[in-house]
Amino acid sequence: MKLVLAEVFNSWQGEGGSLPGSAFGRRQIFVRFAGCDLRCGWCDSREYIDASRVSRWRYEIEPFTGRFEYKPNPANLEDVIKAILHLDTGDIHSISYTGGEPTLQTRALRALMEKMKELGFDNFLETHGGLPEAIREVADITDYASVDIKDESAKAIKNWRELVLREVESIRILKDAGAEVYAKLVVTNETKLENVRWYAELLKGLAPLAIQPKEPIDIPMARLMDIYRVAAEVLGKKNVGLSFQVHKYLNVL
Ligand SMILES: C[S@@+](CC[C@H](N)C(=O)[O-])C[C@H]1O[C@@H](n2cnc3c(N)ncnc32)[C@H](O)[C@@H]1O
Ligand SMILES: Nc1nc2[nH]cc(C(=O)O)c2c(=O)[nH]1
Ligand code: SF4
Ligand SMILES: [Mg+2]
Repeated sequence: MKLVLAEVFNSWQGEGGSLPGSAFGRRQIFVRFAGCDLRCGWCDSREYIDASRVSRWRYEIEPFTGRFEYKPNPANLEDVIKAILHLDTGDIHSISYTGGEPTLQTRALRALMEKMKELGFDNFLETHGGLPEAIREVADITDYASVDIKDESAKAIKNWRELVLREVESIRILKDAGAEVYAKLVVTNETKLENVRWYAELLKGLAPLAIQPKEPIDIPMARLMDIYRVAAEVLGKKNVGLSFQVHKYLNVL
């Protein structure tokens, strides 16, 4: 089994804030897949979104050191498992599958998740959720999922409304399969309150919402609170929270 990967490293989860389903502050081994079908204007992993340009993957040689060695893509599943196990510090909450978009490599993702479960790890899926058919293939072995709702201002795709509906469907599939799921909305200075209200209506009774300002932050804090209030009015006070990309402030991976 082959995978097109970007990197494997050991860090703590820097996103998600304090909502149920979030693994914020938990130690994880991150497996970043190469390749994405969306093009968010603010993507911080854009060097990995064209898989054909990711000729090699890197793996941390000692946990949490940021020291890497490289192997050519596509990666062998066995080599990836070896790299992950070498980073097992004994305090790992879960394995984070991110990207790029991990669900684009559905079969390889499933094979890796199955292997990690067999080895006693929980699976944490970080996804744009735009591919519910792919989500269906991995939902039963997903323990936690952070599913993005792509705001209009991300300009991720032409038909943004349809994307949002697919993301909500993915959340439903994951939840029905028993995963702990939260939705994550990256907001910018251009985010419209009417759109926030729409996302919240779609998520009501389904999943809590983490509101994460785009980094570097340019949205005024008062505006962030307006977005928060609108989401809380619809979803309920306990079902909304802020999320900041704390790893970026602390200069860790
Ligand atoms: C790089 S993405 C990979 C997973 C998947 N493709 C997705 O978008 O959910 C991981 C997370 O980082 C967030 N992210 C990426 N760039 C960001 C930025 N500049 N500011 C804030 N969040 C960002 C995404 O919204 C997503 O929640
Ligand atoms: N520390 C840390 N936390 C993260 N949470 C989500 C990440 C991602 O890029 O998916 C990420 C990441 O790259 N590093
Ligand atoms: S979906 Fe994720 S990986 Fe793809 S462009 Fe958007 S933030 Fe980047
Ligand atoms: Mg990141």
